[in-house]
Amino acid sequence: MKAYLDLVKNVLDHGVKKENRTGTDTISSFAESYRVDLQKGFPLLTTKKVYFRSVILELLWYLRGEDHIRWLRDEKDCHIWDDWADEDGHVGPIYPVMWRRFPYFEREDVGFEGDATNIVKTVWVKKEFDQVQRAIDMLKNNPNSRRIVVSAWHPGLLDEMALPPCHVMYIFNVSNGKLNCHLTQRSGDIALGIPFNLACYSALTMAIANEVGLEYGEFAHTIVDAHIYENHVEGLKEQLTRQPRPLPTLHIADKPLDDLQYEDFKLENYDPAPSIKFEVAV
Ligand SMILES: Nc1nc(=O)c2c([nH]1)NC[C@@H]1CN(c3ccc(C(=O)N[C@@H](CCC(=O)O)C(=O)O)cc3)CN21
Ligand SMILES: O=c1ccn([C@H]2C[C@H](O)[C@@H](COP(=O)(O)O)O2)c(=O)[nH]1
Repeated sequence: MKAYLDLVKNVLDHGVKKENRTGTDTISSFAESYRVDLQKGFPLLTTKKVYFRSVILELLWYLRGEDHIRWLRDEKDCHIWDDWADEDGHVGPIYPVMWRRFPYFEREDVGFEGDATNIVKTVWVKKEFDQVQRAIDMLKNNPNSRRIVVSAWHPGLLDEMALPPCHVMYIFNVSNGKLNCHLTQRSGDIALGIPFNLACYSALTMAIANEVGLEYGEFAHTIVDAHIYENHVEGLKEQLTRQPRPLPTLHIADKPLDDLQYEDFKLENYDPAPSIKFEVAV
């Protein structure tokens, strides 16, 4: 995938050295962006093996709305989020909760029966909002809307989260009967996180396009702090020497989003170069 290799090159060529909370310095570049056409194949890197199973399980986990990783870690034996969870598997109200159960308050006016003064008291009742379902409903009923936004950023809950959301907001956009998705990411680990994020949101966009009856459009990604950890430079330079191969194809079963399981995602013709081991900075 040329778009990814160009991103790696840009960060290596124009990035600056930065210290950060993990103790492993990065080469970092401000506001990198790229886009891929989902009709030209499924954007899973071919210059190294990307663990497709983990990508899809992470997506299905986001859609479950839970504040723990027990399904991902214990039932599905996928360990990419283990380092951020406590012993019970709790990670706090991160993506799954924000996507499916975004907490908010709704106003309720309570009257007092028999009260001659007719005083009405306002109470604020805690509710949960399913942003993904709202996006699907809007794509069905009002596809030209420019307000089809899902946000994972909740300033009041950041301290409860194992990690403040990196992919903070995505917006769906319909043009010419095609579903596009733009993702804004505040912080992106080019070697480890970005290949997962790119494939995860592409699969999400395709699954939602199926459900709402739209063609596949583009996935576009803006990464505000796009960085390469110093211990990832060699592995990425190795990838730059590798020739991209034809992209695989992804077929997703024609089911409502919430019924999808891993077996419903069929990847065909994926023939990547060998995997490259990158250490994750915690
Ligand atoms: N520094 C850092 N980078 C990230 O990409 C990242 C975080 N932290 N914290 C939260 C999540 C967890 N993510 C992760 C964590 C681990 C892998 C990883 O180890 N990937 C390996 C193997 C995957 C597997 O065995 O399934 C890889 O080769 O891609 C990928 C993404 C992405 N995020
Ligand atoms: O989906 C994800 C999740 C995390 N990352 C990376 C980006 C950073 O390297 C770390 C988070 O550290 P912060 O100090 O909170 O920015 O995780 C990613 O690329 N994709």
